[in-house]
Amino acid sequence: MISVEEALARCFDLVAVLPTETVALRHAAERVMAVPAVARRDQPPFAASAMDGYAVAGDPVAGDSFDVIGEAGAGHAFHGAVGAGQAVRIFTGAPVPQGATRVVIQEDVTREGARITLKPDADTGTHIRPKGQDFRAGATIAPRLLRPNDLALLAAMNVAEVQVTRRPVVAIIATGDELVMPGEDPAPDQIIASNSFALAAMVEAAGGEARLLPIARDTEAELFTVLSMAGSCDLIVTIGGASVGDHDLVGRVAESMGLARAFYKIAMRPGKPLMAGRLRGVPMLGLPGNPVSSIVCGHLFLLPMMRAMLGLGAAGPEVRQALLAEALPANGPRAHYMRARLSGDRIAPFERQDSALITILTEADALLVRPVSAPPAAAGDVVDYIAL
Ligand SMILES: Nc1nc2c(c(=O)[nH]1)N[C@H]1C(S)=C(S)[C@@H](COP(=O)(O)OP(=O)(O)OC[C@H]3O[C@@H](n4cnc5c(N)ncnc54)[C@H](O)[C@@H]3O)O[C@H]1N2
Ligand code: MOO
Repeated sequence: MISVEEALARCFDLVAVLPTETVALRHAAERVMAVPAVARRDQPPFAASAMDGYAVAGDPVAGDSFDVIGEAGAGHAFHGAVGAGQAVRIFTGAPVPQGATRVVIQEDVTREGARITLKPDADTGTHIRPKGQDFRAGATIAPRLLRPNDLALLAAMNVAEVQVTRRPVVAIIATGDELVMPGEDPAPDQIIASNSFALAAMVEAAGGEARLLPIARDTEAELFTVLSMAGSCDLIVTIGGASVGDHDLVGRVAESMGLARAFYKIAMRPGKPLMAGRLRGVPMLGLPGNPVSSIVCGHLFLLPMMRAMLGLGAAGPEVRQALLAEALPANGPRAHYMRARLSGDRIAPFERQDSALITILTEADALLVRPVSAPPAAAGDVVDYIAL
């Protein structure tokens, strides 16, 4: 059995950054921008008024009067210059007319007809946003996962289309004679396929496209057929049939189809029978069937592989620290990812850790990580965890 770290490194070796595609800015949210975007203009493209008031020249003082000679609005420049003793009525966002050095806010003047007079104690700020104060033409935004604020910046830069990494298409294949889909009528010895729904949602939340393929029954022929349907995907994820039982056929069938195995079995709990490799050119991750095992392996391996394919780098899940709420015994030869709950800076593992308990998983907000052969831990000890 190899370590979790070694297994993850081999998973990263199986994947490569996907090619890019061009999308309209409107559809770029949560996509990974693959190449730097370049500002096509200054922002603001002109010195702009930050307030509603009057643009004046020089350094006026209380009691000074000006003739209002015109108006500048947002989108409507005043085409002329402001000289001594002159003012231009101006509104927020309007270009500051030539010659003006300051915008006096309208609250600070009295106006009679076309003449304004500066009140005592007027605000002395210029209320002018210099040209290019936000960014200059040619400024670049580095590749990143695009959040809503990034879209505003790209739009302001007049970037209408973005080059993003293609979404990884992930085939999800549940296997087993015992499985039926939610809403179907299970026989007494059957259960409902559940893991696939969590994994598909995880794939989609991470920026991929999940394809739920038909459940493969426990025959070599059916597994062959369903695995063959996944040939055009970027990643094949199977669920179940990974262990040592007579009906655990995934590895055998995949190998008969030419699977180049990267590893099988890791020192991890839950998730020991995890398998990975390359099947006819497509990276493949064989998850154990137990619901918690498959979903935990989804967090530890599937999502990092997807992030690597999206160009977000080859890194495992972020590991954080908390204080153990209660003592724990020594750990055995497999790293234990315990379902746990955080409360302030404390973390408490659930008492029941059976990898079939979906209810506990839904109550957990963290995986408490107990390393291989960790000695007993006391309440208050610092431990690692992965947020769920
Ligand atoms: N003799 C041994 N038996 C087992 C070992 C072992 O080392 N020696 N390992 C155990 C561990 S650990 C795990 S994990 C499981 C993994 O087995 P498989 O990957 O072969 O999974 P299955 O046997 O197909 O299923 C296990 C369990 O999960 C249920 N299942 C499967 N798929 C789904 C699904 N899509 N949705 C919901 N539930 C699913 C299935 O019905 C079984 O109950 O093996 C242990 N055995
Ligand atoms: O390793 Mo299995 O995934 O513990 O239940």
